[in-house]
Amino acid sequence: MGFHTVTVALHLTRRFFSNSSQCRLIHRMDGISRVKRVSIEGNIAVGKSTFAKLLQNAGQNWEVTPEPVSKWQNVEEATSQIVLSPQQTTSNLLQMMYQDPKRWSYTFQTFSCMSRMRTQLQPPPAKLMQSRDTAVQVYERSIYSDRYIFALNSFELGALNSTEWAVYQDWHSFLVEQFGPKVQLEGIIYLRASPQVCMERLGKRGREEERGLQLDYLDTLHVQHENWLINKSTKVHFDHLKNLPVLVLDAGLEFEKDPEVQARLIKEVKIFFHDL
Ligand SMILES: Nc1ncnc2c1ncn2[C@@H]1O[C@H](COP(=O)(O)OP(=O)(O)OP(=O)(O)O)[C@@H](O)[C@H]1O
Ligand SMILES: Nc1nc(=O)c2ncn([C@H]3C[C@H](O)[C@@H](CO)O3)c2[nH]1
Repeated sequence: MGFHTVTVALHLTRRFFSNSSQCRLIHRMDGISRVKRVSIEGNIAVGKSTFAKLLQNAGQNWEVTPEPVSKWQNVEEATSQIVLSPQQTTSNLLQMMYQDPKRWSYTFQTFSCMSRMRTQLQPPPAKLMQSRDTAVQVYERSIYSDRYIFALNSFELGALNSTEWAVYQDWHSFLVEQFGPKVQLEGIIYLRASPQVCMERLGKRGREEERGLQLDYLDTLHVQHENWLINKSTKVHFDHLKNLPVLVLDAGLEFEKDPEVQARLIKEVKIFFHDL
């Protein structure tokens, strides 16, 4: 059967199979589904971006998409097609959320989740689709950490009230179910380090918006990561998340300038990707 015949067959089959498990079967047969999707998760400043760059340089068949922080720091530019004049001010939603969490957390979570949803819905680059080896699309965080780490934490800390939390969960579940396999992951890399280490790195990085962040906040986020990815005690609402493979890496190691540690980590990642 030629390529064209396969494409036509897939197209026709898609028209007849509309429920999500049938769709997943069909989706797995085309080019997109051969590309594995993995998110890097971890506490603030644990080193996700640093590790992501390491991955990007290590694997020809790996593509890393960074977290869209600059969009959150500059809402108007991220959402409009026109270039703003120098007189027009822009909103830094990240800063607004940290300065007044009760007022801005719900707005922040809608915007962060929407930007992550867009990222996860983008088709993989052609080089990954054409790859013969294990091709992997890596995301820095995901629509799942948006909910099961940050939004949940904000609710537990009182920054989201119960109405906002209920509304967030309702549209989050609806969208994940509607998009189905298109937003599913095949694995997670959890960069794990103590909140104290993250606090030191956060200070070293010196991002303006995070100046007021306290160790207590990183402690709460650490517990959320541990509950979701290690203890598995967080209640998740999507079947595919329940048995998702998780690679736990010791991010407390000073890998940034140590090629030996880097090589060891990359080797672990390669095995993990291969087995997905
Ligand atoms: N393994 C490491 N050892 C020592 N320093 C590190 C390590 N990884 C990252 N750093 C440093 O820690 C700081 C934070 O790293 P990075 O920006 O990669 O964190 P992040 O997890 O992406 O942060 P965020 O949660 O805000 O997205 C940076 O200054 C970086 O140089
Ligand atoms: N409240 C909240 N919800 C999120 O979904 C979320 N995702 C990231 N962040 C914060 C952490 C870093 O300061 C900075 C960059 O990761 O943005 C978030 N904060």
